[in-house]
Amino acid sequence: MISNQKVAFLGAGSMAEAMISGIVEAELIPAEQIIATNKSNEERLQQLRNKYGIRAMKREELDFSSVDFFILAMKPKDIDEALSSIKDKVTKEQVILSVLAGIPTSYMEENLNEDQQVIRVMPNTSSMLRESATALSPGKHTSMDKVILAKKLLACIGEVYVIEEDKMDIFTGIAGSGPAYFYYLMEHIEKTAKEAGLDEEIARQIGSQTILGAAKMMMEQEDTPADLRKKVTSPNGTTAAGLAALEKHGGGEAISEAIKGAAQRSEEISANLNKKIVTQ
Ligand SMILES: NC(=O)C1=CN([C@@H]2O[C@H](COP(=O)(O)OP(=O)(O)OC[C@H]3O[C@@H](n4cnc5c(N)ncnc54)[C@H](OP(=O)(O)O)[C@@H]3O)[C@@H](O)[C@H]2O)C=CC1
Ligand SMILES: O=C(O)[C@@H]1CCC=N1
Repeated sequence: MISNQKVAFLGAGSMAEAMISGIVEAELIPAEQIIATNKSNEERLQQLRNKYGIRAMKREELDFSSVDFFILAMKPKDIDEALSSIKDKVTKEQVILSVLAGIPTSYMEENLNEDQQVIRVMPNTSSMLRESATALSPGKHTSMDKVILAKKLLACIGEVYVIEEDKMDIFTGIAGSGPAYFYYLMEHIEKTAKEAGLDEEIARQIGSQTILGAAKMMMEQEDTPADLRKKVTSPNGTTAAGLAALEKHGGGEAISEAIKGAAQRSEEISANLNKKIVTQ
């Protein structure tokens, strides 16, 4: 049952906070059963206690034996130190979830105890509002009942997709990094609006509602994105002119290259692990 699970975050940064926010808001797990830890930043820990009512402590103060799910949320460059620091403190009955981009379940299994249950997870910061698109890929020792519990835990932060681990890189490119592409789009909408004399705040409201509406149309209507686009595009109208400019300036290619670039970076992080190259 998810409500009696104790969850400890190893890492208390942006991603950890977004997940904590969604899990606390879901009210399936009491806040006192959620623990955030980091290496040294007490101010950050106090901020999380005050904001979410969770427990927060330096990682050396954590009672590892009381935890059911550990969520690794440090940077990929810190993975080796993190795995070595927990290896002798976790048991194979406990589950290690990792949200670290590019870190395969096999790498965690190789660097933890035999038969350790691990799950690779890729959420995004929309977890803050329980609107994440989150992928999970279980390791080879993870039991089905733990996968089911992990799915229930991650359902607190949004939609959950169980995928083959070889699709995790492209998932990261689309959904893990994806929110940033839309924020980038909005930055340019606001810039263009300002140049046309429209207040940036109004532009943000208009642009956000337009993106939200389009997203809901794609989620709730049967039409494909191409069909929905054609329904907007009157012959020789404003949209046709806008789309022609997008094509002329490489808009479609830019989006594809952004996703592929992020996915390739995820692959590179994995590849560098075995070469022990510290990259970020
Ligand atoms: N940001 C995002 O949108 C997403 C991020 N991710 C992944 O989440 C991870 C964290 O990203 P983000 O939150 O942006 O990074 P941050 O730098 O914001 O947070 C990293 C945190 O990890 C802590 N830390 C480092 N090493 C350890 C350790 N061994 N034990 C405990 N805590 C540790 C740091 O604490 P201290 O300050 O004390 O060093 C810090 O609180 C990354 O691996 C990233 O790939 C995944 C999906 C989306
Ligand atoms: O930029 C990063 O590496 C992290 C992982 C996915 C989103 N943010």
